[in-house]
Amino acid sequence: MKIYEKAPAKINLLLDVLRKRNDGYHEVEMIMTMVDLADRLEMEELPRDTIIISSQVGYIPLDEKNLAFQAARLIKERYNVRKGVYIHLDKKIPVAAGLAGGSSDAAATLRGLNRLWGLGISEDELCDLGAELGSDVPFCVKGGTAIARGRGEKLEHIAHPPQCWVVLAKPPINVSTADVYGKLRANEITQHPSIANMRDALERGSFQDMCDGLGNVLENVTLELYPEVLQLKESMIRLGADGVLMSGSGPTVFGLVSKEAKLPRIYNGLRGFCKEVYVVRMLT
Ligand SMILES: C[C@](O)(CO)[C@H](O)COP(=O)(O)OP(=O)(O)OC[C@H]1O[C@@H](n2ccc(N)nc2=O)[C@H](O)[C@@H]1O
Ligand SMILES: Nc1ncnc2c1ncn2[C@@H]1O[C@H](COP(=O)(O)OP(=O)(O)OP(=O)(O)O)[C@@H](O)[C@H]1O
Repeated sequence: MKIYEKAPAKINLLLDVLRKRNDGYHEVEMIMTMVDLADRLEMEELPRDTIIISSQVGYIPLDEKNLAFQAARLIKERYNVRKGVYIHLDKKIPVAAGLAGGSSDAAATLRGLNRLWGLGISEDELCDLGAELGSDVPFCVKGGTAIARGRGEKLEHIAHPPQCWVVLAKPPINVSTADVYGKLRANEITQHPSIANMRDALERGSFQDMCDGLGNVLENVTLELYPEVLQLKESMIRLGADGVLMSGSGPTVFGLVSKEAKLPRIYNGLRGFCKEVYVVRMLT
């Protein structure tokens, strides 16, 4: 039997860091939501007790470094499953982009294997397993729109953003999340974006207030390391996007756009100097 799972990309409408913790992670407050750009996973049981990963792209690891592999190994060990699985990753989400591609693949693997092997694991338990794999994985297990606290694993679901277009542009650089957090001086952050204002904007369905409330304290670090990300932000604003922000630790920049008629100018303008541009919808 073959089963399929979609693994959508996430964007951070807001990312605030409260402090550095003793365990090396940072205490965060984020508002995350999913967009309609997704990897597609195909899973099939194997007679042998083994995990095999394949993908149509050649630039991701297919061994135990792959987060889908780690998710399958974790669920097998924890629930004592002696069966094997073949997982094909049809990658559509750009890699190392700040869009949680690997985390979403891990989450989709947990959901999929729970179904494939009839394990009856609750969604909350899947989130706990996900937290062992990465800070973004619990959110990717549940999806929706949520405030994430702790190191990202404590979730509170809130109202979805008002429907709009999302233009994603990824410059051709690789950004390490650990490196960006490592260079952040959490105690020197002077401007914290307001979770309360953004939550309120979403509850009222106000597109304008959502755009005005966007904020990500990791931008300061990534923009200093990679000036091309700042250039990309400025271009998106100049081309007419209503709200613009870097997602996660970057380097992807997203632009929120309410009017479809604005899209060709933004898309074509960005494509002039950035190869990876996607126009998608919020996943609500
Ligand atoms: C930047 C975001 O993607 C925003 O959603 C997340 O905060 C990071 O999520 P992630 O990539 O799943 O992160 P993890 O794989 O758990 O951690 C990667 C590295 O980022 C740093 N890290 C991550 C999360 C966090 N709250 N504090 C941190 O300092 C740690 O150095 C860690 O070693
Ligand atoms: N299934 C996977 N898909 C993509 N990359 C993966 C996967 N598994 C492991 N990786 C590795 O993880 C690294 C980060 O990739 P990923 O696309 O998850 O980053 P990201 O979008 O920046 O994540 P986040 O937003 O959670 O920080 C890549 O360099 C890649 O080698």
